[in-house]
Amino acid sequence: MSFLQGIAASSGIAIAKAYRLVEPDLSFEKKTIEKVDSEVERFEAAIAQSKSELEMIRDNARENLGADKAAIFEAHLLVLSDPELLNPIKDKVKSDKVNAEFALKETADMFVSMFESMDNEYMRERAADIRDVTKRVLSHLLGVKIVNPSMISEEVVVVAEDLTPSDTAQLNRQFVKGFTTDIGGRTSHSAIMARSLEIPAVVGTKTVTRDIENGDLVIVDGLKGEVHINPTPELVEQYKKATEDFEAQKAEWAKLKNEHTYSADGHQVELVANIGTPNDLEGVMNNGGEGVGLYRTEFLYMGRDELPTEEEQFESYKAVLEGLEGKPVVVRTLDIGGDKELPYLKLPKEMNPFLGFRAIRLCLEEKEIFRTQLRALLRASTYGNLKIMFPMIATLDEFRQAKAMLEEEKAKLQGEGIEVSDKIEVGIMVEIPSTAVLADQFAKEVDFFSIGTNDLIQYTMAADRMNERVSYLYQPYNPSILRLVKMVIDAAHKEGKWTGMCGEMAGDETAIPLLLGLGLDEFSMSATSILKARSQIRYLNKAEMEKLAAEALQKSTTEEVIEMVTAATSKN
Ligand SMILES: C=C(OP(=O)(O)O)C(=O)O
Ligand SMILES: [Mg+2]
Repeated sequence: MSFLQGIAASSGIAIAKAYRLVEPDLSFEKKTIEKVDSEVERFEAAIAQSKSELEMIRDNARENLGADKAAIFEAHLLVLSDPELLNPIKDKVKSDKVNAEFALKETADMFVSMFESMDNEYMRERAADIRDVTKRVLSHLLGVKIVNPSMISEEVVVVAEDLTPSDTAQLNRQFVKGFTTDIGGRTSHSAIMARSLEIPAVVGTKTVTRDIENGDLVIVDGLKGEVHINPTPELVEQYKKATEDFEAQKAEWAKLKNEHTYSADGHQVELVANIGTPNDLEGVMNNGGEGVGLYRTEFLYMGRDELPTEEEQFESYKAVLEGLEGKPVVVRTLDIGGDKELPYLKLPKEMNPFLGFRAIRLCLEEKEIFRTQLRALLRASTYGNLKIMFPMIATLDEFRQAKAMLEEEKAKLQGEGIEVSDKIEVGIMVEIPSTAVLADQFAKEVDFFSIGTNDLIQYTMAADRMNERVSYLYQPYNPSILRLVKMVIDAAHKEGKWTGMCGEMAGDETAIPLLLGLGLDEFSMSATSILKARSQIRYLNKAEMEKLAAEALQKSTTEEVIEMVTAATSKN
């Protein structure tokens, strides 16, 4: 038995066999082949195996994830039937007397670079398909297994170096009981998605892929951030008991599902949810969300081959607005970049993607992408209580440009006789220090702020939110962060505006007393954190928390703040 300490990314406990989701080794050597006909047969067999595997994956994806997610595998199947690709490979084996692996790779690489250099979106997408399919056929030639998260069909704990948001989206909750990774932090997007899928997760263990073999029994303790490998039967029993206790605790919290959120001395705040797709609505309702404080629309654009159309977006926004039945829904416009990539946009690789061409910066330049989203949002606005929020705003000019484009699209739609709500509030994420510092100026022009601490902390501390080696610098309770939060809340209140927080800090047990004391109006968090937070706030006295927060602002280190909050709140 062994043990690893990582970062608790999604609460709950999972006990199951390990399933390693790791990149396969597809290296090979060039060989001279005498029996070319049997080499061609070996190649054809690998194509046939790849086809039947892809058909299975496609059917599975169609059933569990929907037709749009399955379409990509359809495209892969087409590539596998294309004589223009297959014939040159077979010819090469015969004429050059080389092994099928070599002929495949050489020919595929030639097509990939040809298609990639074309000024044609469709052909560039085909290049990506060929690259994927080549990997699959190679794996069959080499007898190496390629794993696919959507194919998991028994109860497992997934073990991976990292999981991309689209890998995470393919995990089936029924079978994936938990996951654990080498890298990542609490605010990496795979961790955020794990929380919305309610899959217990421990990330940033550094070595889990080295320490766990397929089939090992694993305990993922998403409450403490611990991973136990091949535990003793006694430890398994202890964990089964802890799981029962956790379930009992959740049942207790569930009693607050239909309540509003008041502090012990009667101050009301709003507890709302962060969502990524309309599928998350059920979780918001089941967990007593009073609305949506952050709809991360970029997930609509991910895990597919091309941009979603205005109509597709309209349907998603409408579904969320209708599903929330008049409760507020803050929709954030496209925030692509950082760890959220869109391969089909073919953006150049950057040295510092978190500081690069992303979010509103991209939208203000790729105007058609942005305008399409704005139109879809405006058209959906009559179906509920919509608020629009722009991400990664660094300057007032960016906000003004984005708002002007919104106004232009609104006027155009109205000119076409399409109804648009006239009550849409327009706000910004405050996640860049320049904006927090200048919040008093922004507050004159925006309708609301939502503090994005996931990024605000990484930019203030200059510590990558994805990098577990600098995670000690990722300090939500650092007095510098608390002072920025205070500046933003005070600036908004001075102008009669409200401030929310949609970074993970808003649902953090140690941060909540301080945020209540600082006067935060809206707390937006993973849906699964809402009931616990509501239960906590009911025992907190706002007037006392104001004093606590004032004291925290005068501290000099994170540790001092944590100590003070723990001492003050442990009597509750
Ligand atoms: C909520 C935030 O946005 P995201 O996590 O999507 O960057 C944030 O930065 O705090
Ligand atoms: Mg952000």
